[in-house]
Amino acid sequence: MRRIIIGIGGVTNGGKTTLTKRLIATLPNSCVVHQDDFFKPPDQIEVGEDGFKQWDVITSLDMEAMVNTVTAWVENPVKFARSHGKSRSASSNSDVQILILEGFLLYNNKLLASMCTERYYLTIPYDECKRRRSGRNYTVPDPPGLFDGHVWPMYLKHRHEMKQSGVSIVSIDGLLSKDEIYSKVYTDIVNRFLNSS
Ligand SMILES: Nc1ncnc2c1ncn2[C@@H]1O[C@H](COP(=O)(O)OP(=O)(O)OP(=O)(O)O)[C@@H](O)[C@H]1O
Ligand SMILES: NC(=O)c1ccc[n+]([C@@H]2O[C@H](CO)[C@@H](O)[C@H]2O)c1
Repeated sequence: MRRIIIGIGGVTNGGKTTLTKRLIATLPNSCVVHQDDFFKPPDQIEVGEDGFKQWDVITSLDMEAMVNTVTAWVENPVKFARSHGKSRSASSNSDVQILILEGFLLYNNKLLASMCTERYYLTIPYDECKRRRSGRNYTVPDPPGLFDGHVWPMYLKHRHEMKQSGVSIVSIDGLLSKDEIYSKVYTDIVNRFLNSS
C-alpha cells in the first residue's frame, strides 16, 4: 500500500481550508489532519510583551500530539480512516492512501515537514490577508491590532525561517480563484503521485 502525505501550508486566510475540503472530497482514500485542532487551550497561550496572546507561534500548538496523529495514520491508514470518519472522501480500490495536512505552521516543524511527500504553500499579499482576516471569527476573536501587531509579523518571521531551513515547497498564488487553485493542485497530485500506480 502506497502512502502519500500532502501538506497544504501557508499564510492565514490564504485559502488552505477551502482547498483542502475540495481535495478531500475528490481524492481517493483521503483523510485530513488540521493543525488548528492542536491549539492549546487559551489559558496556556503566553501573553507577549506587546500584550497580545501569542497564538501565531509554534509553541501555541501541541505539535507532539499532531505528529502522533500523523504517525497513527502512517501505521494504519485504513484504521485511521475508519476511526476518524471521512464522510466526504471518495473511496476507491486503489492501493494509494492519502493524508492531507492543513495548517499555517506545517513546515516550521522539521519532523512534520520531512513526513510530507509534497509541500504546497499558499500566499497572499498583506492587504488581501488583512481584508480576509477581518471577516473571520476564530474560537477566540482577534482583539483590535492583533493582525498588525502579531499575526502578520509572525507570518513574515516563520516564512523567513522556513526559507532559511532549505525545505522545498511548491508555492501557490492564493489570489487565483478557488477553482484555479483547486485544479492546479489536484492535477499536480494526480499527475505526479496517482497516475504512475
Ligand atoms: N481563492 C480565493 N479567492 C478569494 N477568497 C478566498 C479564496 N480562497 C479562500 N477564500 C476566502 O478566504 C477566507 C479564508 O479562507 P480559508 O478558511 O480557506 O483560509 P485558511 O488559509 O484556511 O485560513 P486560516 O488558516 O486562518 O484558518 C474565506 O472567507 C474564504 O472563502
Ligand atoms: N482555532 C483556534 O483556537 C484559534 C484561536 C485563536 C486564533 N487562531 C488563529 O488561527 C490562525 C491559524 O489558522 C492563526 O493565525 C491564529 O491567530 C485560532
